[in-house]
Amino acid sequence: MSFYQSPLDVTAFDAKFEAQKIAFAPISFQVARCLLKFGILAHIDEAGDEGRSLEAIVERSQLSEYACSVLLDMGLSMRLIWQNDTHFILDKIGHFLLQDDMAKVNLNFVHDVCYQGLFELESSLKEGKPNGLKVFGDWETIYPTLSELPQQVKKSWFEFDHYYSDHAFGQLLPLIFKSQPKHIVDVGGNTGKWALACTSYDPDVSVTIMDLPGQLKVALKNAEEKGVGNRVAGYRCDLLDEEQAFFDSGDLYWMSQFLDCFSKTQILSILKRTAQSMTANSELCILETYWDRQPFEAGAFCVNATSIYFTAMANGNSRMYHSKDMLSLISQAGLFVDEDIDDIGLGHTLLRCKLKP
Ligand SMILES: C[S@@+](CC[C@H](N)C(=O)[O-])C[C@H]1O[C@@H](n2cnc3c(N)ncnc32)[C@H](O)[C@@H]1O
Repeated sequence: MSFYQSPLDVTAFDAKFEAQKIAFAPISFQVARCLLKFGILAHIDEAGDEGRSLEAIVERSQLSEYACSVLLDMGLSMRLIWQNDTHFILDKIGHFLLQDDMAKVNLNFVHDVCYQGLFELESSLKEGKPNGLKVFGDWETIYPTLSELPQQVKKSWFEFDHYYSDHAFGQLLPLIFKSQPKHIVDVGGNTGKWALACTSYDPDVSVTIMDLPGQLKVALKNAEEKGVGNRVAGYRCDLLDEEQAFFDSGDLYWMSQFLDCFSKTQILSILKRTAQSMTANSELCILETYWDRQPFEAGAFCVNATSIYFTAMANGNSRMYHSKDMLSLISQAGLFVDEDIDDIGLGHTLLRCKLKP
């Protein structure tokens, strides 16, 4: 990790400006979202180097001159756009906000899932509960009720989740099928995307998805629709309940973006139960984004920000981990890491684990 190891090299003058950016960050966020939402950045982009006048922007956006001008002025201050006499021209940051898929997915996730609830971060931190989740319902954690979230919230949640795992799948399939698994157990398999990727990659493999009932219903419907209902099975479970039996005849256990949904104590319990279900020939593959394993500082920023979603919205006690924490839990559960591969997809790490001899 080449970042966070020394003080930031910045003048006091610039640091003071950065502090103001933080103080006004929610305002900047909403302004950027509205500039996108009302099509203003796209309209400016279409004009290229010539740019657009305020009048043209008002006419197209159907907002008042007042509304457009406050957004544009703040857009200048955020360096999304620049001004050439009377015309506004898209600047580089505005370009990426407009064109970069990752920025779009992250922004929608923060707005739809996190924004309102984040007001409760302070109490969530004190109580260890996702108090922000109250904006959607009176639930203890987000997971059992994922499928009941309001439509737009659900859409942004799934797009965020899938964006990161989807980018990793292509690279992962040959790695995973190297060991020729016949039966994969996808723990926390969600809507079945990985199960479907596996069944289309290998015509002989079967997959059992372990998940909560709401997610399993969607996953099994998706498998039926793709014509692989006979090779994708569901195993209903709440992995927080240690009394519930763990699925035990898989030769490859798969946990993708799953263990970050739990506290360290809960992870240890899940890993121990997984280990008890494994044989000397089976393996456990853990795919996660660790903030210390990100190739770039931008990745660590996004991963650490995502931890705060877990604190205020998801369950109040989980997070994106430092890889050392996960390695220690794996060892405590009686497993060892046979292969440790970084830079998969968008900053994922794959840990292939086996039972300690
Ligand atoms: C962040 S999603 C990961 C989805 C998928 N594996 C991927 O890589 O995109 C976490 C999954 O874990 C499941 N999950 C969370 N808590 C659970 C629990 N207590 N028991 C079983 N599954 C749980 C959720 O329902 C969800 O499908």
